Amino acid sequence: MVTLSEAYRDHPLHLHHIIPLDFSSAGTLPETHAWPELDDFATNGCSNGQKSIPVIDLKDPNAMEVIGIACEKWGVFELRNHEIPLNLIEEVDFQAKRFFALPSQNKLKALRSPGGATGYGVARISPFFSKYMWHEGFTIMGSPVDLAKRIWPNDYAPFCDPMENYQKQMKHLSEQLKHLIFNFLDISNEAKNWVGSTNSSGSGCACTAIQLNSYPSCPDPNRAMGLAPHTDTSLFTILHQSNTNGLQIFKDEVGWVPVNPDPTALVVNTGDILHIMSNGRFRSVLHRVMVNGTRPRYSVAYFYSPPLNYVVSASSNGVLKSGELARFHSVTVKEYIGLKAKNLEKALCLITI
Ligand SMILES: O=C(O)CCC(=O)C(=O)O
Ligand SMILES: [Fe+2]
Repeated sequence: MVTLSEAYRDHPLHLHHIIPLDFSSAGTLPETHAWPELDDFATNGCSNGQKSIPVIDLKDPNAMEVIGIACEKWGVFELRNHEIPLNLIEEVDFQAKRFFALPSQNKLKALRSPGGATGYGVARISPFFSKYMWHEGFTIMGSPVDLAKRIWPNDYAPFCDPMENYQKQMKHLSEQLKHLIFNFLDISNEAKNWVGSTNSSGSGCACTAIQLNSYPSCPDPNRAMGLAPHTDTSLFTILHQSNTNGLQIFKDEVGWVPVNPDPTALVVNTGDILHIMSNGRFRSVLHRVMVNGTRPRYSVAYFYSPPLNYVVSASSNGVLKSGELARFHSVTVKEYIGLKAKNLEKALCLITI
């Protein structure tokens, strides 16, 4: 099976694009982390009119329709009644905070390797920006045991068990959402099951990852950036944000819109692979994270994508209406991840027909 680590192995990073700042000892904002010319909304934090993202109840009998419309108009929605146990979400949050609270030299024991995909490090988008972000992350794919053992050699289960359980629950929820979204788009059953993505028989397993994000409180928040504007590579992302503001999405003709946290809800956003599979109808949503001067912020992102050797293509999945042409060249998930790792937001343009 092709693994995500393989997809990243061809794009190794320099260590200065992996090792986060030791935020606990940073009394002032270093120039390396000071962003010039942040827009007014970033620095004043004012709310942009009354705009807020759609809120959807997964048990709504019209869930398919309202989710489809939300993806098309916003690329993001808040999901309620998602059935992920709140005590599991709280435990994952607690374990994430416990990890990020460790002294820097302990966290570095789980540092992501230059060609690796998992472990502790700065955001993968970091090399595309001249300034560093006020952020540290921890990426998990499958079992986190090997990484966690480096930090807690004899006591890794309290960290690993909830992370593994969360991945199982998120996978189940993602499959439900995939069915609703693909039904809305009239995408075929073959595509729903990623048929064609395995070497032998049957269909391959989705490619998934958890990203724990930490944005420490910042000595000069008006000049710092938590996570620079980006789109996710995934089909879609399911995000849990604890109770601190900071996430914003970009909406055409409106500008940056805050996504206010509700710790009992989840936020779902569209990614590039859904953009390609829907032939541009569900555009991947641009988003960013701002930091603040008093409270650290934490979030847990779950990225859900087709198997790495799945061919992403609008021409063969039933999405095109009669006479409509595919707007993107077909690519495997692995190829697209490679394009994104090398070109960031230009990746979609590079496969545009
Ligand atoms: O922290 C957040 O709210 C967003 C995180 C995010 O965009 C990401 O991990 O890709
Ligand atoms: Fe993101």
